[in-house]
Amino acid sequence: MSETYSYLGPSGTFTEAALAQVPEAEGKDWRSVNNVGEALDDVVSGRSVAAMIAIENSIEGGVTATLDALANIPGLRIIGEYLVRVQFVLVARPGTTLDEVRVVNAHPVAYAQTRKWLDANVPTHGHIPSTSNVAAALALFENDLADAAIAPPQIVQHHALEVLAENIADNANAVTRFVLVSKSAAVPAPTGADKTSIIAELPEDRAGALLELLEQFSTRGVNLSLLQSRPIGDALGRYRFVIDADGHITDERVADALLGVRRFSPHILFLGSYPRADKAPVQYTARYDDGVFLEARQWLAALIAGEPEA
Ligand SMILES: O=C(O)C(=O)C[C@]1(C(=O)O)C=C[C@@H](O)C=C1
Repeated sequence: MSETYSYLGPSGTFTEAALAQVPEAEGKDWRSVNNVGEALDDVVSGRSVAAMIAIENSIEGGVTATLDALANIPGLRIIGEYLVRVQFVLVARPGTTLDEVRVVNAHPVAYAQTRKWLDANVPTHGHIPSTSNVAAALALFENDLADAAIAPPQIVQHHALEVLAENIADNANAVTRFVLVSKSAAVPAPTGADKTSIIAELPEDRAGALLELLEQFSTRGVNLSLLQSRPIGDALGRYRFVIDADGHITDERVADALLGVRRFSPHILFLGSYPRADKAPVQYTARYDDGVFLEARQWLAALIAGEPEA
């Protein structure tokens, strides 16, 4: 059986563009799904070897459906990170003019990224959420509930739609970050430009608990690139934290920080260590180098063995 990769479809989504960056997926079966849960379920059930899912947008922030699914579905690993520049156009059935637009189909994350433009140019619009950017546009052919859709610019190359407005994103440089997720597997070897993702809960509701969580990283010289709280869901005011740390789990400072979180947090989930999309080498101060940790451990072993101190 050929290997299958799941992605949010239909064909033409930014998620598909992210999957196109994965050399291992080239020439394999690509399965278009309707939501993140379905994509991850494909991985859990073994229907697909991996799924590409959006995790963060530079304007809208964390994709909550993804962060919550990763927290709640056991046995998954992030094995890669990919960036896609996102741009949007407003499209409609041929013949529609902008002043006729009352209702807009849009994926919620795309909608959030184009709100300023919509508020300025279609101030009284209503919004129908879609499962993806391409699905938003294709729904215009299936029913007339909406007059226009927010879609990727390439949509008009494949479908008979008219562009009513270009570059409608609130930030022309918006980027969405995607991750490739597989079943739990051994972590790939470090590249020197890696990221480690975890989700951790705080021990109890007390002053300084979050600070203590963050100290696990700061005292080992580990920089964080993402800290996002998500409600655990069982009671008001209870949160878990999604954390991206610079470095690889086999880096001594990262491993030591994770051990610290493990001792402190009632629930820690390791999501993976994987190469950063921007390939930027991890920066850290020399005193947190692997060699310094190893030397300290050797010193301890020597003390225990009764060797005289150098
Ligand atoms: O991949 C697509 O095109 C999508 O519709 C999904 C998605 C997302 O899930 O965040 C991806 C990127 C954009 O920022 C908006 C929507």
